[in-house]
Amino acid sequence: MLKERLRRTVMYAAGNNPGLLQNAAIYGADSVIFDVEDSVAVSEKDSARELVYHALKKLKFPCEIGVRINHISTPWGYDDLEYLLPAKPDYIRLPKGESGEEIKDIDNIITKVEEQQGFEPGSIKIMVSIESPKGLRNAYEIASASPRMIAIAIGGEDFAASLKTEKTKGNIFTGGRELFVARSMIVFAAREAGIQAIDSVFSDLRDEETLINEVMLVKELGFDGKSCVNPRQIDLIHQVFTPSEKEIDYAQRVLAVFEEAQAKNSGVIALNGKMIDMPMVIRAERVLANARAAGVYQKEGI
Ligand SMILES: CC(C)(COP(=O)(O)OP(=O)(O)OC[C@H]1O[C@@H](n2cnc3c(N)ncnc32)[C@H](O)[C@@H]1OP(=O)(O)O)[C@@H](O)C(=O)NCCC(=O)NCCSC(=O)C[C@@](O)(CC(=O)O)C(=O)O
Ligand SMILES: [Mg+2]
Repeated sequence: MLKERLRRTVMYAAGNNPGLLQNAAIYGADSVIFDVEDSVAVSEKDSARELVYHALKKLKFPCEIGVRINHISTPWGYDDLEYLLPAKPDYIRLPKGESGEEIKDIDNIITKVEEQQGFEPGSIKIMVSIESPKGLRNAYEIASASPRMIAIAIGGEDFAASLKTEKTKGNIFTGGRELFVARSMIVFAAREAGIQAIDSVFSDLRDEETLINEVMLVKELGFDGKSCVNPRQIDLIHQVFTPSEKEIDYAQRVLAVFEEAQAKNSGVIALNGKMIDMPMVIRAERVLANARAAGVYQKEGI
């Protein structure tokens, strides 16, 4: 069984657009974020907050729904929490996270609201976007600041802006070099804290080929999923993060030969001329758990 919920795609919907809020969850994303931060103009912050509150209270959704609040250092952050937590989002996405203290502060506020509202303690989770060098330096502190933490993400556009460069497109050879170190460090912090790592959005909706290359790169780096901005990006991202038939077949064979080896009291065996030992077994188990969670593999055990 996969310990965490599958989050191959985490799709944003602007909080001031009622049509997007109503439909965002029907396109098959694993997770959806109603945004009251950067997709909402300052003049619309109050009305977006109200729309998101009513959407959460009145609509039923087929996937988990998070809310991206404004940072708590802005004039709107604490009001976002006070107004939106009673509508019980599945999680709060804090943008531009920079320290563990911020997460502890938010955790305490959530705890009080859960008590007041009679929600199950610990049921509202936290996901944090790292969007600056300071946030990156404190990535592990942030990732481990609360048992509510489910994932850290990179906000690539803001991160590149804070480096005084731009987010380029493509893989490590053709672009995307400016985020390479930050992406890896975010995966390291997430893994050390035992939570998920989510990559940034890809803004060019027409360029499907480069999107797929970018998803292949971040999957290789260890990310569990990717933020996105448009329904037509969902299947392309899922295609890369969902184990293929070939990967499933190989994982099954790895587990089968390893079982054989263990029956012979050995911790190592060859499959098609390649050594198979414990790290390959762990990877194979993860491939099958992901495949089961994605609904493309039903068998329990091997
Ligand atoms: C980009 C565009 C305007 C294009 O619109 P278009 O209308 O041209 O798109 P079309 O494809 O024509 O739409 C076809 C049909 O799908 C519907 N539809 C489209 N998008 C939908 C959606 N998201 N949810 C539900 N429904 C959707 C649409 O309503 C239509 O429905 P219908 O009319 O019924 O046919 C639109 O997608 C959109 O607004 N995206 C969300 C933008 C957003 O939230 N940005 C903030 C988060 S990033 C950020 O902040 C950076 C970051 O912080 C990130 C990090 O932290 O990772 C960092 O620093 O990097
Ligand atoms: Mg951002």
